Amino acid sequence: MSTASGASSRGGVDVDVEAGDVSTYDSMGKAGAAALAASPSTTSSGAGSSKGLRILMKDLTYTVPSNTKKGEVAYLLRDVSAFLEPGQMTALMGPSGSGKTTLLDLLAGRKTVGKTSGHLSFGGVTPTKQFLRRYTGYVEQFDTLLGDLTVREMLLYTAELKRPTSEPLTEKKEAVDVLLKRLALTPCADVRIGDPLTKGISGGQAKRTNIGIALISNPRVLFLDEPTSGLDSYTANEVMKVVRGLTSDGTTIAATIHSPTAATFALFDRVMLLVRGQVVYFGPQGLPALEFAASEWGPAAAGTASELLALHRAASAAAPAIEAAAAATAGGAAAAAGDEDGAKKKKKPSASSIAALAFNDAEVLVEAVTEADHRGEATGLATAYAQSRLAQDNARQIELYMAEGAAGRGGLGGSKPSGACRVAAALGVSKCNSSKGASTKAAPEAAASVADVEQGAAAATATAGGEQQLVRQRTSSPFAAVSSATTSSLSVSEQVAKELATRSETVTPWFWGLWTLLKYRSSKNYCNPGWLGPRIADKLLISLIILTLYLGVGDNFAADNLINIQSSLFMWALLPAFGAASYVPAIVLERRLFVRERADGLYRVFTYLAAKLVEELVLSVIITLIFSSYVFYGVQLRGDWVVFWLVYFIDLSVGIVLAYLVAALSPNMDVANAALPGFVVTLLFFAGQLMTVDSIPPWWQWYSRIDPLRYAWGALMVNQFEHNDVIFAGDQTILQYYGLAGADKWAYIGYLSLFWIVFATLALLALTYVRHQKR
Ligand SMILES: Nc1ncnc2c1ncn2[C@@H]1O[C@H](COP(=O)(O)OP(=O)(O)OP(=O)(O)O)[C@@H](O)[C@H]1O
Repeated sequence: MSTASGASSRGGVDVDVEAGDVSTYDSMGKAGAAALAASPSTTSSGAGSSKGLRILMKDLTYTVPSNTKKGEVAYLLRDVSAFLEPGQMTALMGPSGSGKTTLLDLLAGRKTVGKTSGHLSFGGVTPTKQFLRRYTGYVEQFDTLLGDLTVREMLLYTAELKRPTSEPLTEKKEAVDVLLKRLALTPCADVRIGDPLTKGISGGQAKRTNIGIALISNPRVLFLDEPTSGLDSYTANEVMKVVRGLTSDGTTIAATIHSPTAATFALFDRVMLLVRGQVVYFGPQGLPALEFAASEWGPAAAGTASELLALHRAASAAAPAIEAAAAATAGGAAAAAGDEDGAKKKKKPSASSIAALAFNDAEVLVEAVTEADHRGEATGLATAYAQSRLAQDNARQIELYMAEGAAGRGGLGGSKPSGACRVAAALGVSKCNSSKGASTKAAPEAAASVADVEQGAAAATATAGGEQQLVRQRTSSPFAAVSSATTSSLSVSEQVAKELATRSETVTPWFWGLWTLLKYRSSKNYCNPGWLGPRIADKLLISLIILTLYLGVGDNFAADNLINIQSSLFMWALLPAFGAASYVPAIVLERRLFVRERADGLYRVFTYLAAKLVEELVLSVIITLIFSSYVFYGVQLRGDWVVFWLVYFIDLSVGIVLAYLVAALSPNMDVANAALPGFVVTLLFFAGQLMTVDSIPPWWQWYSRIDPLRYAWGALMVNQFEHNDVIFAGDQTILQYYGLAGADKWAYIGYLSLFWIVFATLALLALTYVRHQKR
């Protein structure tokens, strides 16, 4: 691919993942988890300890007003009970529309509509929205990146906003380098991300950049929505290997995933299968899942599952033979060609990878439940699961964890578990608690099963090498096995407790956020003709028209010239209001990015708005100084140039915040494009120029008073005529005629500034509270 190869030559790294340089990429992958876990830069992140948190769900139900049956509610999730363990990766699977993304959004606190009931806790505590923003990572299905930044800049920008300000920039850069390497993004690190019109990095690289954004703050919990969508199977597997590597430091990971390859699926510890918002299986992935399907689901689905189980066994049995044959063939061919290195390298395929080619249990599980769903058996499967031993074991486990949480040990156990408990936890039977009193009280049935635990512990000790498959067969439930990673994550530190109680939305203070937004985003905008053009071109054009049309008429107070002077001033006041349209896209077209970055806890709404305003106002000061100079002196207007410039500048600033307000209120560009000019036209009628203020009917007088154009044009008129208030109509001077006699131009400038404050405040409120993206 052009971007990748271009990057290779620039970066000096001979790897092109998209082109499939397996060996180099593999070596990165191996270094990966250890590198990030050990990296001082990452461990010094705001997350403090890198341990994850257990997520507990009990009878989690989520409803929204139905859009198919008016007045009714739709159950998008129904009685979902499960636990996501630290150091484990759980796959959320099921047919399309089964509720996977809904569940992920709910866990990540990203639902903006609907009602939720049931229990949800992180580390035994109900998480605050602020905690979810700051300490969890979420990789959205669709990429939301800043097209003007390079991949490296995008990650550094996020690092500057999501890692503590106390961390030096060099350490943040190191963390970015580690991530770039782990995600095999080094070759394209300095390639511009691009947008649909100007192609930059590839889709796979964009997906990995998104994953990097979620990882840069070393989150305790990582949610991924379809992380492999749009990736080829090789890259998908490599990306998921990197994600899997994070479990080594205890990160809790949940990912929705469609049709993973067998190799990718094997990276997961557990699977939650959902159908129509209901759990039909929650347990280990692989053989146990198939065994469960074959024995527990209704006859039709079980039939399919049984066939698949047989296939799985056949594939597993054939794997060593296939591997031997493959190795012999590949090695032989390479040796025959005199390529000894090649002969060695080609002996790489493992039994599991060859077997994976023959059988993909993820696909067949989803296929089985999809077929069952099409036959209308979704509820039957959910009931079968609910009545199964597995579901009861899971329920007991949840009770136990909840009891731990209630006893104040944060849901991960407060003290070190005994050896037997650790083994039991590793086996997933886990009916053991570091505080038996608490667990017995809350979950008597769990305490009653200690014998099972002891049995499991003894079995595990006997295996001494962690041969869990064998051990599982000897424990009470073959389906509740969990990885041993769980055992190391059994305490909630003070740091975690502090994080869970956090009330602050962002890691960095607002002024840091403001500086970072200006540093990375505004600096790029100032060099972007596509951004500068619409902001300068219209003002340049109209100011040149005013200059050339009214050249030298400003000091001619002859009766027949007064109308020219006052109309040139009116156009000067009007220009920024119409030009405001150029500022709408900055808000509307960036909405998805803004929503994502807000949800990620990168900045507050105030910071975002402040950065936008500073960016616009700095440019506005420069261009208004230039344009107002040649117009004022070219037209030879009277009064103070400073007032002429100041009115133009404040007027333009009012136009900008008005545009932001309209953009924040409008669901899309079409609405904004219609609303803004429509509103501006209404201002024309009441500014006092087309119809004098005195002539405006009493029932419209109020509108005249809240018309910013009236004050902008009024200040310009007073500035021009206060010392030359000549007769204009009858015996009335021009200022008397327009109701401006005795008006104070500085007071008018003050009123104009008030509009800026009001519109800016309303824009802030609209950006904060008006949600167009409902999910
Ligand atoms: N207001 C509503 N009324 C009725 N059904 C709704 C409403 N909102 C969402 N749904 C349904 O909720 C389901 C959950 O969607 P969700 O995106 O969570 O599914 P998914 O499993 O992630 O699907 P996919 O794999 O296709 O992304 C969908 O079937 C959708 O049609």
